[in-house]
Amino acid sequence: MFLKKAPVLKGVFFFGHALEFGRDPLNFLLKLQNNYERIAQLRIVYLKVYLLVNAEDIKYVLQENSKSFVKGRAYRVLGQVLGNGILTSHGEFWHRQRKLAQPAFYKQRLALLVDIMNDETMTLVKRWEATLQQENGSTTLPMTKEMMKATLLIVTKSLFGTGIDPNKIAHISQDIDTLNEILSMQMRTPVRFPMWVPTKTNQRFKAASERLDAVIQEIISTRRNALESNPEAQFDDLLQMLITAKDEETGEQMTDKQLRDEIVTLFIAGHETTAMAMSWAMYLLAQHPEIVQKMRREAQEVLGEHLPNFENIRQLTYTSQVVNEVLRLYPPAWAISRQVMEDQKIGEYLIPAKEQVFFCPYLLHRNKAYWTNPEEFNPDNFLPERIKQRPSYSYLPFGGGPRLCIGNNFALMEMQVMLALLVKHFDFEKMENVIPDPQITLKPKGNMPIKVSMTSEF
Ligand code: HEM
Repeated sequence: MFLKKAPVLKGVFFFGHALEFGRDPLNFLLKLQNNYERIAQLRIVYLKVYLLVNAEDIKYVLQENSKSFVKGRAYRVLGQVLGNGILTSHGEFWHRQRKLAQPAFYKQRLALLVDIMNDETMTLVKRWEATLQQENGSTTLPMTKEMMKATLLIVTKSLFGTGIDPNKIAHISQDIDTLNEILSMQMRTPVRFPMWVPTKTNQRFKAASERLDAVIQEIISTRRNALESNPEAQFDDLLQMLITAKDEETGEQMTDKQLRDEIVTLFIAGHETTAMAMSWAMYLLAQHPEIVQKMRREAQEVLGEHLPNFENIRQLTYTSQVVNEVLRLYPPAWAISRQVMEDQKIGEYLIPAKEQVFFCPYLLHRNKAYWTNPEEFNPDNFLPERIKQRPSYSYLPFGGGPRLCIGNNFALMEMQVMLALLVKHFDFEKMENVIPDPQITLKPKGNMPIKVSMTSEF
């Protein structure tokens, strides 16, 4: 069959679409989605990429033909920090690592983590209450920072147990920010100095990576030593599961390097995404007191005066709809890419070997073919009967197919716990318009100031 070339958008000499894309990626891509029905080809300097618009084509790439579409350039950039962990690896190696790590995310394991989520959220509630008392009942908080602090502590305790010194972790949070910022820059610019050139950026990158590695290595060796001196010792955390996990066929365990890569992957993938989702949730709720009220009633009915347990998570159905709707409008993983191994076809179009395809959950979730009034914040979009009416791959905050996010249930549970407890105590008010800043994750521009006050309901 004769295959057509994907439609090409006219770009400028040398740069292609780099400048327009760089200036305002989301609006540039929205424009493409509105003008091209299925696929559009663009060029960032020498890099050709193909944007996929249709849920069916995305399903083909992520699920039906996932072996032919592997993780490409973006993941090689991330690999400089994450190494060869579950997010960045592929083939047999990925399959083995995923199998080893998967049990750590089974429902019965997650049930044990609800208490950590409760504790950290209640610490946040107490801290906010103390500030409100000092400031006559209301205060404006930089929501992104608040949420980063809370999700960092939750992922730290879930991964490494409660014995870890939170200050040590808070200390590397700045380094993680630096690494994120530099990787994000590298993703957008295909031309850059190699790491061995001592530019200022490369030096900052190296220093931050070394500090991150030192802390992670110390955590791993402290645990290995504790287990050596007392093999019966029980640590109920993900680190323990990963250290003791054995390949069913070979009985092999992870080396220190593999452990390091998986721990750094889970640590980084596991908190910034959730922190951004929680910040956007606060931003949307601050504009919709009627939705907050509905959530509060549900929290009161399901929880009464208790903290949530695992069973309650299933019962907080409206809160779950709110979480899904937040992830629709502001999916932290706003773009997902793959590289084709050999020539591939998408419908009647050819994607030549080695090229990159990508799709944007941010666009897909606003595509009028799948959503009515896509810009409106409407948790009813996730009523069971509405979900049934949409194609399955029209909503992908956690990706899909075999590479579906391993932490999806962890994140959903964390957001439900945090939101249920926060709306029980506080009201929120938007202080300024915030626009999204698509870095590696979909961040808000600025710190997202939100006015918080004690609720007078109940
Ligand atoms: C709201 C929060 C989160 C969002 C939006 C999110 C999103 C995603 C997405 C879209 C992918 C697929 C990437 C691709 O196909 O290229 C992914 C993969 C992954 N996520 Fe998440 N994630 C979240 C939370 C978490 C948490 C809490 C953890 C761990 C504690 C985690 C760990 C991972 C890992 C290890 C992978 C790689 C899975 C694989 O390739 O087999 N994520 N995530």
